[in-house]
Amino acid sequence: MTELNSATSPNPDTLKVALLGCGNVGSQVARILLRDADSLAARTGARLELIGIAVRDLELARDPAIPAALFTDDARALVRSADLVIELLGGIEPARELIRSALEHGASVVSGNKALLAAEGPALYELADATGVQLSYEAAVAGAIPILRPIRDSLAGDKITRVLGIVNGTTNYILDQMDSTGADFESALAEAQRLGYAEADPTADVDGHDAAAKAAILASLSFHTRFALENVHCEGIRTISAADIEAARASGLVIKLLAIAEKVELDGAGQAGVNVRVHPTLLPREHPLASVRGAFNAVFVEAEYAGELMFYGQGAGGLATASAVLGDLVSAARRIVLGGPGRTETTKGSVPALGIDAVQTSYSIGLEVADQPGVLAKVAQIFAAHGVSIETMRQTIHPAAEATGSTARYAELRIVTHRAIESALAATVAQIRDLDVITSVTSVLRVEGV
Ligand SMILES: NC(=O)c1ccc[n+]([C@@H]2O[C@H](COP(=O)([O-])OP(=O)(O)OC[C@H]3O[C@@H](n4cnc5c(N)ncnc54)[C@H](O)[C@@H]3O)[C@@H](O)[C@H]2O)c1
Ligand SMILES: N[C@@H](CCO)C(=O)O
Ligand code: NA
Repeated sequence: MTELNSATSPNPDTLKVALLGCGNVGSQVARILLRDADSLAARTGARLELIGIAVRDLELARDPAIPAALFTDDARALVRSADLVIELLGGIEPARELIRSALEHGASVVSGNKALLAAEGPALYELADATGVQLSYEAAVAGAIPILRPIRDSLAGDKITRVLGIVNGTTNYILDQMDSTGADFESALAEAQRLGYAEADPTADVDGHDAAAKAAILASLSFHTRFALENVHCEGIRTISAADIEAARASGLVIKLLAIAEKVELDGAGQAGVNVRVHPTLLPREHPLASVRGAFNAVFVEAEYAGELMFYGQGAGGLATASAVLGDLVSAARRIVLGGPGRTETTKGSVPALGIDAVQTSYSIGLEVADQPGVLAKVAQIFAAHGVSIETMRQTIHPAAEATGSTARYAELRIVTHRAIESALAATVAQIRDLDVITSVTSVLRVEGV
């Protein structure tokens, strides 16, 4: 291994590629780099020579299609010899330290590590800018789907106003199973784990943290300002019941876990901010995102000039995600071949991050109430007091719940509001909870896309 980067010489014939990690995605990237070397060279203008693959355990049996001589357990030395470094380790350390080392040595970096980029992205982009190299991460959001490059490059002359994304395959699979087969949450999750979509510990998927990391990245590129993970309001799907799914279906809606980044106009002053959030969302069944089934991902973008755009495909899977990694690699390599500095991130704006209280949305509220005169009037009064207008209200009367010894009939109410400020909607629900005639608030879901 030589210490000099070939990228420092003009018009290099060969660029040295270091691969960090040989798991689901890394092993597929290695196979493609070896198998498609000629066609990749033709597209790049230089050969992409895989000089080594950093792994943790050299003794482990590996894919026979990958020459054993490529494996090393010295990731640091490998990084120092490369023109291009592909980080597919996952986690924060040593991924951060190795990426920093690569950027400091003048190597461009491709990563699929959304957790690291959402947490540490700004510092890493600055380092890449300072050393004039590229840091690309298309695989980090919605796997194989080309979404970051279209937002950053193709829409550079437009103004994005809203991004709605299904960016976590596991939760989309669970919600889709609950909707299409009537499965409950636990059995749908078990099936997602059996099929290998969910993480061994599926908390990051189910509680929305994986989608939140992707939302922060999407928002930063869409609104040219760096949004951190702590700017993302995050709710997962654990509380979604079979009854919620059924009620949604009865109203022509479907529940999806959405990552949303949207421009919010602030009243009066003519100023705008951006809200970034992840939560289960009711969508009309005719909305383009409603038809995204199974573990697929899709990102719906609204831009001032382009109008509505939809990007759809596989958000996970080793081979599919490798496609995004290779795309970034060839792009970074071409830039080296052509010369010139790396692409500067355009996320240095200063649009304020707004909390969820400022957004306009509508609520679908499920209530169990006593079946007695005056209940609806009391509920309606609270909506009116908060300036929240009711769009629809459905009532189902249930017989007395004999199992609990109760003799009183009770009613189930489903109320959908018109769009209103979140803070007013939340205050309405809080006050309704305290009403003596309310047995329980069974669900509160936001409705979008109407
Ligand atoms: N799998 C997907 O569908 C998918 C989709 C999009 C993004 N990603 C991202 O791509 C990255 C890789 O994902 P994956 O599914 O291939 O994960 P993986 O767990 O299958 O592979 C990671 C590999 O890195 C190795 N590793 C970890 N620390 C190491 C170290 N210090 N030195 C050497 N090797 C080390 C592990 O042993 C493992 O083999 C992650 O950041 C993930 O979030 C994955
Ligand atoms: N666990 C993630 C993998 C892709 O980032 C998902 O389910 O979408
Ligand atoms: Na992508």
